[in-house]
Amino acid sequence: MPVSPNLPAPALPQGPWALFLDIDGTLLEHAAHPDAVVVGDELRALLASLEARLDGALAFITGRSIAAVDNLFQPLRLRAAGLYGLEHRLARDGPVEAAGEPADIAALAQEIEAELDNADVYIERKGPILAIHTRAAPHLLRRATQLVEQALGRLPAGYRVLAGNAGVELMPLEAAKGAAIRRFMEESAFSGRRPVFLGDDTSDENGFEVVNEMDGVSVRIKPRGPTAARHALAGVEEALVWLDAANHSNAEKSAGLVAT
Ligand SMILES: O=P(O)(O)OC[C@H]1O[C@H](O[C@H]2O[C@H](CO)[C@@H](O)[C@H](O)[C@H]2O)[C@H](O)[C@@H](O)[C@@H]1O
Repeated sequence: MPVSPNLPAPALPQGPWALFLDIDGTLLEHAAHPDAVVVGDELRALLASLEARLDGALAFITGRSIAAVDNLFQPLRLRAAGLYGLEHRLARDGPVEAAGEPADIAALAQEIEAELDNADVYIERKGPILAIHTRAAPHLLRRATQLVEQALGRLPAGYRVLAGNAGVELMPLEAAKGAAIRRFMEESAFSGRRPVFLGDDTSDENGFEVVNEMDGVSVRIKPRGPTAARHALAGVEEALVWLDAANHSNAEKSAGLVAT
């Protein structure tokens, strides 16, 4: 069911495919605070089943750290790119690889916290990334954005400000979901498959562009404006229904592309 006259819902994948999943706003409904999201057993079971069906070609591509993701989805543990690709876990039971030494932005976080001085603003410290969440205090989003933009000038070169979902994040330039997807596609579990990426946010746009370049399937959840994605689904519930249908589809087998 198309959510916009311009963006159709994605068809169920044909042939071998690989699945890349954003988390917040795609698999999980947004909550007032990052720790307040709820992962149900049904979602864990769906992801585990998809992972088995795809012979491991499934990875989270998220702005959360991999430690935070493991904590949310435990006992389920999947391949993942965390912190927008600054961290990778390429094999499900493998180590987490982190890029470079994080710049110390703790002092900056303290300053911004003091300046905003509002209990409803949550400053999430993610090592090299700082997220300012204003979901519970939307009137402070503009001020928070000004503060991180001013802070840019005092950080080492190579940082940028990204508007998030009800907040703003300060992050290194190399933090990009598209690069993380490319990295996974070089892995044997993924290579030769068609990438499918579901995301809902500004930070997912770069992932959509890369997936489009690879002739993959880009799906924006609940689009609110222009997007590079070629498909859309109306919300989290619709995304989960689509994933469930893809999990039960026999299109790959009937196309004779996957050994039975
Ligand atoms: O790339 P994602 O998996 O979508 O992660 C993006 C950010 O998600 C989290 O923040 C967002 O979700 C929170 C829970 O719904 C919400 O309270 C917040 O307003 C959203 O911005 C997470 O806390 C961030 O670290 C991620 O970067």
